[in-house]
Amino acid sequence: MTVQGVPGIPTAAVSRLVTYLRILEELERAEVPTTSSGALAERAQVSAFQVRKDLAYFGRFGTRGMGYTVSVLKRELTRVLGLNRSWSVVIVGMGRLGQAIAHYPGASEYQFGYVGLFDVKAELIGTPVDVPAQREGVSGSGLAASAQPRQLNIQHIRDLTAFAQQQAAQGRAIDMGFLAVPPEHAQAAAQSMVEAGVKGILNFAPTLIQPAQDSAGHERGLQEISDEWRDVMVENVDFLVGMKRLAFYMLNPQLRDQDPEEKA
Ligand SMILES: NC(=O)c1ccc[n+]([C@@H]2O[C@H](COP(=O)([O-])OP(=O)(O)OC[C@H]3O[C@@H](n4cnc5c(N)ncnc54)[C@H](O)[C@@H]3O)[C@@H](O)[C@H]2O)c1
Repeated sequence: MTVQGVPGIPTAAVSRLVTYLRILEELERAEVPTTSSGALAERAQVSAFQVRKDLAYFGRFGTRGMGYTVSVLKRELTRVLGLNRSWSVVIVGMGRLGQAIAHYPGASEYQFGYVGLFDVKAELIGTPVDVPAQREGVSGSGLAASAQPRQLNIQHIRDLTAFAQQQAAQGRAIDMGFLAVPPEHAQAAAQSMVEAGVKGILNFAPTLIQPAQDSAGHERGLQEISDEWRDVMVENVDFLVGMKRLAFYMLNPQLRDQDPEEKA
């Protein structure tokens, strides 16, 4: 599979960039000034060739024989991954997972800021939830100091479109939504997000999102749907996939493959 819009870049390479960035952050914290493809490879458990190949998709970052300056490569990967800008995020589904995500401070380290929380349960609507502050601006040396933590009141999903319009009018259009509803409601909730103009959905529900119905469950004309869903990106996240893969490889260690690209 390749990255949409940029032919020839495997999505696995993008996942590895995220790993390289995490390693660079660790190196920076340890005040290590320079690194090499070999050192990055060892920590990322891939080959040095793989590291060089992944980085080469996005530009020339190092000096031959000299390796990489940690702060420069970190800054460049942050930019390539789009983490040097702020992203406005809504969470749809404020049950166990939605609440856990909302409280987790990790996302805000990269300027993913929660702007709205949505659910359908009457007892949840209006409930205040503490969310981490969104960090503003990334300097060459790292992230600027964060603002104070904030509280958001959970809103009803039917108010998402009006909320999105309000946000857009203030120049803070909603960029992405985290979908944490039961699988049987995921399609309708995703449709509500798309109707509100959300262009990126991180889907935690163990079901495939298919653009086929409106949020009230009515079948719709193909044209109407394809217009709304044009440019919508859906990423599926499922830790159970990881558990099942782990179980399989623990039972069949000899079948653990090398990444075919790595051999290339
Ligand atoms: N990807 C993962 O690794 C992972 C991990 C845990 C759970 N999950 C999945 O995440 C989802 C949520 O799990 P949970 O344990 O938090 O469930 P939960 O039942 O505790 O919470 C789900 C919430 O979604 C709300 N909801 C239902 N329909 C809605 C709609 N149309 N719009 C807005 N909100 C709506 C419910 O009122 C409820 O508050 C499930 O699909 C679960 O399978 C995924």
